[in-house]
Amino acid sequence: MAATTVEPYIQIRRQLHQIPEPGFAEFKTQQFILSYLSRLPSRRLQIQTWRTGILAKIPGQNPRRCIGYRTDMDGLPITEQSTYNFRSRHDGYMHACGHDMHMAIALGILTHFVNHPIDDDLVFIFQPAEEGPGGALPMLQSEEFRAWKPDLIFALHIAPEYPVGTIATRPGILFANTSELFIDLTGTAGHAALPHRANDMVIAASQLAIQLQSIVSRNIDPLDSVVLTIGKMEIGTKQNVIAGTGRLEGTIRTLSAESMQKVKSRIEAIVRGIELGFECRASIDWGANYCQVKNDEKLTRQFMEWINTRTEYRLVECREAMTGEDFGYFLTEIPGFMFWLGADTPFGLHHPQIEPDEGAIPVAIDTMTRYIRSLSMTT
Ligand SMILES: CC(=O)N[C@@H](CCC[C@H](N)C(=O)O)C(=O)O
Repeated sequence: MAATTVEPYIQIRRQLHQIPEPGFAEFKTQQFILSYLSRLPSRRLQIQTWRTGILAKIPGQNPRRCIGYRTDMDGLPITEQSTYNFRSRHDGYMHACGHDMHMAIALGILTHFVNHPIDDDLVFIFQPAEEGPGGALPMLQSEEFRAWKPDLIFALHIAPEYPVGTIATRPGILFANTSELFIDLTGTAGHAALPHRANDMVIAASQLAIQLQSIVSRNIDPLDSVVLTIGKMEIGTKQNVIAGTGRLEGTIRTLSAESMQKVKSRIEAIVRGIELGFECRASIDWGANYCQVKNDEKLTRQFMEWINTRTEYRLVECREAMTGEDFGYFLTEIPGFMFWLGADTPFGLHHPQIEPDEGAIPVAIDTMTRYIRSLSMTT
């Protein structure tokens, strides 16, 4: 793809990078995309909005089916520490998971097909709230989506660990099942010098965090993969006050629904033990749960073969990742796949210094425009 063609999408990515928003609050992002779409030839494009998301359809010239392409839209509650001169203008929020790249790529693919239509219908899905609480499932169930439900669906995610020009995927499970985890503890606050008259939740929460780590090491088959991470603990107000309440926040990742059930029942048992042992009250909230991302075997194999034989890009058949993605819900009803797109940055996803290589944008636009066109030419 010529540099002049790609430049607008790099600029779009930079503009979107400056306005990261939480899930279901992507108001400016939605307006930005709608405003971009309004400048494209309207006779080639139909638009529906769904909450803060957008569905954009390009009717085909002789449609036999509808091909879907999905991007996520939301940012993360992370304070940006990149070296960019186009850093986030929303304090405490950052596109640290590449959704700005994903949206720019989607607009690049969409614009290509508005200008060069194919036989099949195309629907572009701009989905809110991937990081939470999860936009895919309610969007999939919405009337708006049902009206334009595609027959095939594709998506990508940037991958910091691969060089630009790499496409990594696998047939079957690509990403894990996920469940958020919120545990609230309630004891009795008091004076730091009088611990016998209080019930200290710093000690209870610390014990709980440690005991939870025994689940993966002692209750799960070592050949199965499970992650339980506590990413945040909120306890206490001052160094000489005993904390009467505490909150742990985390996430569970498993490669099977059975392991997820097992982990949850072990968490419940350990939390009951903390209640008894520390004479406190506890409540558990499982937050947002995502099903695994399970790529269609046949389509994914064909895509991998196509990358190898028809493009100059490097294909990696990767292992499963314990990341989650609510794109998995679309794949429960529609055959398709997701792939990793090499974006070569030393900082991982969700890191405040992540700076994905924008060279990944033309790679993705080129790959998906050619791949979708090749699909439309086959029966
Ligand atoms: C690709 C990626 O990083 N996805 C997120 C999905 C969030 C899942 C959910 N909110 C949770 O934290 O359990 C991830 O953290 O893997």
